[in-house]
Amino acid sequence: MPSSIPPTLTLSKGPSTRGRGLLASRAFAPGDLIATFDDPLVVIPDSAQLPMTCSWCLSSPPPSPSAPRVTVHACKGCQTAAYCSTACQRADWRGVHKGECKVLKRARAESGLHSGLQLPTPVRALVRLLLLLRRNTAEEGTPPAEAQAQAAIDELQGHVAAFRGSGSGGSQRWRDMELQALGALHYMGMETVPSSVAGAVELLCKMQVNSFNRLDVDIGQSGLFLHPALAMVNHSCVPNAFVQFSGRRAILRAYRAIKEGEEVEISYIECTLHRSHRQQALKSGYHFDCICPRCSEDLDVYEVCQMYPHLELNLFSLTPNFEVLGKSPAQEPLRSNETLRRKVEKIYPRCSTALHGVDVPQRREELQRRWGLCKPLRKAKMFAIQPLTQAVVEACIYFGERGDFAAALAISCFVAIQVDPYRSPMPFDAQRVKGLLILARILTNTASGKFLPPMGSTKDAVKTKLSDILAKTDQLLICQVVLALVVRWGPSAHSDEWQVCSEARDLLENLKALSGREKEYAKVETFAKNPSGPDESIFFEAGVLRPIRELSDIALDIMTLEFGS
Ligand SMILES: C[S@@+](CC[C@H](N)C(=O)[O-])C[C@H]1O[C@@H](n2cnc3c(N)ncnc32)[C@H](O)[C@@H]1O
Repeated sequence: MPSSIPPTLTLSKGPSTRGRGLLASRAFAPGDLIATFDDPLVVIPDSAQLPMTCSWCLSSPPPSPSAPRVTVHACKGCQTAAYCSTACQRADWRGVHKGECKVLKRARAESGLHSGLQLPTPVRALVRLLLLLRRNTAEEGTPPAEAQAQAAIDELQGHVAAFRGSGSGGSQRWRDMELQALGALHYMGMETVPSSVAGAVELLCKMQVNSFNRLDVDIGQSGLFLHPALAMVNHSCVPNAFVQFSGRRAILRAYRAIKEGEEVEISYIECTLHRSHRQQALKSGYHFDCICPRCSEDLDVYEVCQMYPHLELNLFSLTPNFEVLGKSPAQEPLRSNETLRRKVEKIYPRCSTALHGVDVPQRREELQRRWGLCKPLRKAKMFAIQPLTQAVVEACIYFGERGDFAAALAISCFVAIQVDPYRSPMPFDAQRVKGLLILARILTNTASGKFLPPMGSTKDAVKTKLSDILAKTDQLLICQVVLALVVRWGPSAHSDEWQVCSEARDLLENLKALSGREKEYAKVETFAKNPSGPDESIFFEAGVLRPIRELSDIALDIMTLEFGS
């Protein structure tokens, strides 16, 4: 039985097609902490992140200049793993780095490359797991906790036969895993006889099915996290819970109310993708066919948003008229428009590559292409449907990188009210909260007035209109309200220690320290305490929502001007 199931959860072993699962031992409200999972079997940064991430506490360079700096130093032995402190280095050494160091050193030496060979993430994870298991069998009187870990690995679902696939050589995926297994065994100096390769491939299958990608797009960090108790949670594309990562810990929270005895379900994948892409990802990575309501009825994000309970939590958000979220802005659901649905299926793969690291002119060219491809979705007003959503988010980044913060602000407002609430109906959704922090960061730039396009000096009516709105808007006031929303919802999105929360708190303090604005700040504080009060609602509507709507309304003109109609 998987070790250390937290008391707030119960392991179900029911005769279900989905195997074991986790049931809530008590009721949870939306945003409640269900459990934390410490001491994972494996937690590592992605290979690409190794040089700048502490291999023990997983700290990495901060996303913003105001966050505390993290400096890491490479291990003198392998020169591959890096640490932010001696304490972290010692802890990892006592863990498995003592053995791993030799393996990484050997990989480096054998590669003959000056910069050394960076073992792929699954190979490093496998090395760590094998070292852990070898240590268990090598040590006499294995400590009970580690013996339990061994037992837990034995019991993990691996879908080995399904990964192997049919045919003599097995599937391409299987052959890749065999190569990864051979690599790990070779660098560990272990035998590569068929039985040990088979054992190592089985571990790779188990890692694929049961580990999490501890992805944090905000700080560009990702990695692998394997915890046998957390691995018991099953999937739904309409999840009632979600997982966040903080250092070596995973945090499981309720997304909506969960009753005592109800199964806790998270989404293993990006659940706003189209059905065929979700199903393919679930089939190839986890070997099951999802029959959740989103899949069985092929609901689009707008329809799913309508069926989520607790939309009223949006009262304290930039979409306080939560009844609007209960209606789709599109004339008909995507599934009823067969032509559009087929077009979307076709364009999605042509728009899905990441634009990180792409320079500004190239980004513009690529966005023009995507904007053109997404025309049918634009016409149908389906901005929360991929790949249009991603194009809009990328457009905001593009204008920010170009230093056109006024345009970035308008698009960020558009995302905050026309896109994010539909794809993430809860105001404490991490993606939404991060979007608000980005909006506040942009406002700190535009509020100074330095970044406004010069009024009247351009023939472009859209830019003049944008300047007009900004000139008559109290941007600092909006910034403070938006930060108050981040501070309110951030802890339920992740934790109190989340970098997004601390940055928002710091920015709020800086704004408070500005003199001459005491009256405005008092109003914001009163509003934050009682958002539905009559005076507070008027203040919110006139001072915040109206200008945000006006900015959002011209975002489309800005994007059309830049990327084509
Ligand atoms: C991380 S494990 C979850 C625990 C698993 N049920 C077990 O008993 O070990 C992932 C596996 O659980 C099963 N699973 C998870 N969610 C499912 C779902 N919604 N429908 C069917 N099977 C599911 C699949 O076999 C999948 O590969």
